[in-house]
Order: sequence, then structure tokens, then C-alpha cells
Amino acid sequence: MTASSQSVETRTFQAEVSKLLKIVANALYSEREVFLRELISNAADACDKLRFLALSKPELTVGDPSFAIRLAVDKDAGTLTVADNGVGMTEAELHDNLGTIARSGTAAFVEELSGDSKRDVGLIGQFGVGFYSAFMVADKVEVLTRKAGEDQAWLWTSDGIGEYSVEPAEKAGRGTVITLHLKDDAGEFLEKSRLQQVVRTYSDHIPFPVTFVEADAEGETLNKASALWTRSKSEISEDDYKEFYRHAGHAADEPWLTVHWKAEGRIEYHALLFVPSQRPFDLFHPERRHHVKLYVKRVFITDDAEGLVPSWLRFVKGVIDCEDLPLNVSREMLQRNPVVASVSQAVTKRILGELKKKAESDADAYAEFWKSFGAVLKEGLYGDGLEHREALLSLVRFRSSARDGLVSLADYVARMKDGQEAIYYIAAESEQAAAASPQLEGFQKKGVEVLYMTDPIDEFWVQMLFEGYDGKPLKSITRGGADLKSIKADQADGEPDDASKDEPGADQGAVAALVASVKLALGDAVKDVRTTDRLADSPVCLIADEGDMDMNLERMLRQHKQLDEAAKRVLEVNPDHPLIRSLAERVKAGAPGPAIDDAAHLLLDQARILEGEPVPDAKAFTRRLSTVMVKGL
Ligand SMILES: Nc1ncnc2c1ncn2[C@@H]1O[C@H](COP(=O)(O)OP(=O)(O)OP(=O)(O)O)[C@@H](O)[C@H]1O
Repeated sequence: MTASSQSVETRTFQAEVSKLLKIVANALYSEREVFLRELISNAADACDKLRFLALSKPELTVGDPSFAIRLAVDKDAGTLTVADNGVGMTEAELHDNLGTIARSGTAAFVEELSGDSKRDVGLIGQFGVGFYSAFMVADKVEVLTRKAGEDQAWLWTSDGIGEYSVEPAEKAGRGTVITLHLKDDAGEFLEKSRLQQVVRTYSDHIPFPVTFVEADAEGETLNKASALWTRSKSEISEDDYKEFYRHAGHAADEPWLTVHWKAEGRIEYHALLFVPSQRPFDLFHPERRHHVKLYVKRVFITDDAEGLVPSWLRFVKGVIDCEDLPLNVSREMLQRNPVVASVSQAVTKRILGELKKKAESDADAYAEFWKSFGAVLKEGLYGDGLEHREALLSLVRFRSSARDGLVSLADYVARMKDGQEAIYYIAAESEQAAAASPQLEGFQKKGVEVLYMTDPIDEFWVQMLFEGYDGKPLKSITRGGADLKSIKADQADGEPDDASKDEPGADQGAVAALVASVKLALGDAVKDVRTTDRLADSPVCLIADEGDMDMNLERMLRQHKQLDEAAKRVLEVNPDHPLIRSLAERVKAGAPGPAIDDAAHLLLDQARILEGEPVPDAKAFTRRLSTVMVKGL
């Protein structure tokens, strides 16, 4: 059929469309390549629709059963065509779809338009405007379309200014051919390599082949044409997953964990997510984001969707493909989008659940994971992970004073002694430093387990855990009183409870007098001096007072110049240590003031050395030590 001039119907665009097109046409910005994403996505939707219709009406696809999207260029004419053999459109549909704005996303976008062209052009980049984005690169667009099952084809034409026309036309098969008469500055889209690059970026996993057809040559497929995540798990081999992980995650290692599921119900999405086996080098870079790509209905949207995955799961890689988001969702919209928030919640829960399963089924493998990513996961315990706190607490692992391997909080609680009310921990720079701490001695002697907290982040989340774990507070053994007396040691645990009773008991009065003298001698250098039961082999140690900042944290902050002045420490003395006892006897016997003074300072310096801290007055320390040695020798 040939179009006669009478049958050409010209209409004006809906006012909003005109407004939109004015801005689109003037859009000169780097992201205008997204027009191709939009057109390919429409073409894929049209194929999807027909594929579905053909389930009940197989005659619709007879003679042409496989779907494809074809790109072709005519360099002489300066045209790019995007053709599909999808469902096509009737005349009425052409008017409805390509003359008005039906999509709520675009309508919202138009509402946002301010009239300030600079700002508005920026907005387009974020929204994408579906079919109309063709006018970013073309000054004339033709849509030749024939609805599947009908004979009549229609041609829609517009230069994007005010009006469009629709007329009857001829077309060999079903589907739609969109011809873009490219603007002079859009010649890049006549190049196969450029088209290929755009297709690979945005449409690799469109489940239909996107081919590039040159002249009469056989077409070349530009995309992978398979959205692995939409296939059923039973069809996918381990190797398929690995290959996808490497390709999509730009990874060289193997996935440590692969989680693939489809969520149905209120919100539908596919997720194919991986936990790497190796820690990425930039895991702790401040700008490091998660590596989960967001797709909407098989179309790539962004790999930078804020809020899709919490920052403490930033090691997770993969794809989330959501059915319930508009394709033109902007970055700003994603941030506060309730669909994204729900998906994020569900995905987080699922990942934590899978980690738990793995922790329970294969502790060794989990230990490997923990080594690489434990410190990141713990960020969730003090940041935005409140609602996942319980799950996270079941996943944290520690080295401890009682076991070689990793210990969970549940393990710890199960091993708590009679009368033990708190979960004890020590924060230190390293496991070795923790194990060598004098403050640990009394706990070890009683067989009371102490967790080693050696990640800088530990100090922060532990403080936020007001409700403790399983009703038990977490208590630092380098801060506040120890009070080990109320805890009953098992017979099996090393020395019996009252080991010191074998020896003559320390003279309590003498020790009290020593404590008073030391306090007097040290004056302002310490906050307090007192006896403790947290020591066994060492005569003294330093601790932070109950309300003060814990020792390790303070050290860390000072190292990073975040803290100028250290809080004063409490010097604790071990009343059962021979040195303390004999000093106490001397004090009782009326030892001279200068000797007590030297002894007091030497005790404090010893405690500092045990803490790995510098002795502030090395000269005075040497003099005192020499005096004492001369006397002793
Ligand atoms: N190649 C095509 N084949 C059949 N129908 C099409 C084609 N391209 C566009 N359409 C129709 O035109 C409508 C408008 O397209 P447009 O790209 O502006 O928005 P949309 O595709 O509905 O939105 P979104 O891209 O967010 O899903 C589509 O919904 C579809 O009905």
C-alpha cells in the first residue's frame, strides 16, 4: 500500500512532550549514548510482549519464530536504524505511545523541568526519557511499524518540533524499524565500534541478540544476549557462574560464595550475587562502593546505586535485576526509592543468612572469609546496620585467650564460668599484643576466656552494643575494675581458685600502706593507685578508669593525631607479687621516703613498658634503676 497525501495525519505533540523535546533536542552532553539503550530496551520489550502473546496465539510468530534486534547504518544517508521483530504498534497505539507521555517516570521528570536549560539537560542524563531520547542525536525520526497479526503498517515521522505525522505504509514483516537521521555532531553512532561499545555497556544481557548488519553482509551479534540470572539454577553450571563472575565482576579470583535467587511476590527481582575469595585491594578506600549492578527488566541501569547494598557489604559483587522499577529511574530517585529500600533489605538479609549457613557448615572456609572481610562486616554493627545487628552478631568471630581457632559470641557464652556476668575482651593492636597483656593474667589463671579485638573498628561497635549479647554486657579488661572474685574457676582450669593461699598471705595493712605511699609519690602522674586481682605474674599494670576512654582506643587516636592529651591512667598493683609484698614490708618497716619514691616511679614505668608505651623520662628511669641495682647487687 502506498501512502496518499490525504491519509497523512499530522498532530501536535501533547504540551509536555513538546516541552521535553525542546530540551532533549538541545542536549549536548556526554551521556547521550543512552538513547541507544532506550531504543534497544523498547525493542526488547516489544519482543518480550510478543513472546508472551504467542504462548496463546502461536500463529503470531509463524514463519519468524526467533526474536532479534538489528542495528544498521547508512553512512551516505547518515542514518542509524534500530529494528525489531517484536509486537509492533497499531495506528492508535502510535498516537498513544509516541505523541503523549504515558509513563509516570517521564511525567515526573517533566514536572521537574525548570526552564533553566543547563540544569534541565543535566536532568535528562539522570532520567533517560525513553523513545524521545532519540531526538538527542537525530533531527528527524521515522518509526515504521506493523503490529503482529495485522497486514497494515504505519509510518510515524517527526523532526521533534511541535508536530508528528502518521500515515499508512508498507512493511514486510511484523515489528518496528526506527530510523534516526543523525545530527551532524552525532556521526560517531555510524561507527560499528562505537555502537558495539554502547551495546556492551548497557545491553549485554538483553535476552535477545542485538546484531549489527552492514550492507547485505551477515549480521554480527554485539551482545551476549543472555541474562544468566534470569535462567533457572538447574540450567546453570558451576563454570557458567564462574565465567559470569569474572566477566561481570571484572574479577580474576573465584567466587567464595554464589547466591542466586528469584524473589516473587510484592516486589519481584532476580539476584545473582557473589562474595569474592580474595580481598580487593581497595576495600578500605574511602571512595570504595559496592559492586552490585542494578538492572531493570534486563536493562543495565547503574553500577553505583546508592542504598542498594549497605556499605558494610561492599565486597559483594553481582547483579540485581528488578521488575518493579521504571527504566528511567534516576540516581536521585534510587536513593529514596521504596522499592530499592525493600530490595536492599531483603538482599542484605539473604546474604547474611547465606553467610551464616556457610559459617555453620564449613568453619574453615568461613575463617578464610572472615580474614578477608570480617572487619568490613563489623562496620554494620555501629553504622546503619541496626536492623541486622542480631544476624551480624551471629557472624562475628574472634581470636581468644582460650582457643586456637576463631570463636563466636555464642561459643563464648556457652563456655562462660559460673558467676561470670560479662563477656570479657581486650582491644589491642595485634593478637600477640593482646596475648602478652598483663591485664589478661588473672583471667587466664582462672580459665576465664577473653576475646581479642584487634581491628580498629572493634572499639567503636563494642561501645554501641549497649544491650550486650544474649543479655551479657561486653567488658574491656583494660578498663574499670576486674572483680574476678565472684567468678568460680573450674577444677580443670589451671590453678585452683585460691592458689595464693599456699603462700603466706599478703599483709593487707602493709599493702594498703604501700598503695597510699605510691599514690603520694606519683601525685598527678596517675589517676589512682589500687590493688587488683587481674594480675598474676606481673607486679603492676595500667588500666583506664571506668568512665574513661579505653587504653587501646586512646593509643590509636593519639597515633592518628586525633587526640592531644591522654587521660590519666589507674596504676594497679598485684598484692600477691613478691615485689609488691616486699615493698609493702619495707613501707611497713618505715623505709626512707626517697627509696619509696624511686620504687613508685619504677613501678609506673614498668607498667608503661608492659603496655608498650615509651617511658617519658628515660634519664630518671635509668638513674632509679641503677640505684636499685647497686643496692641489690
Ligand atoms: N520498538 C517498539 N515496539 C513496540 N512498541 C514500542 C516500541 N518502542 C516504543 N514502543 C511503545 O511506545 C511506548 C513509549 O515508549 P517509551 O520508550 O517512551 O516509554 P516506555 O518504554 O513505556 O517506558 P520505559 O522505557 O520506562 O519502560 C512504549 O511503552 C511502547 O508501548
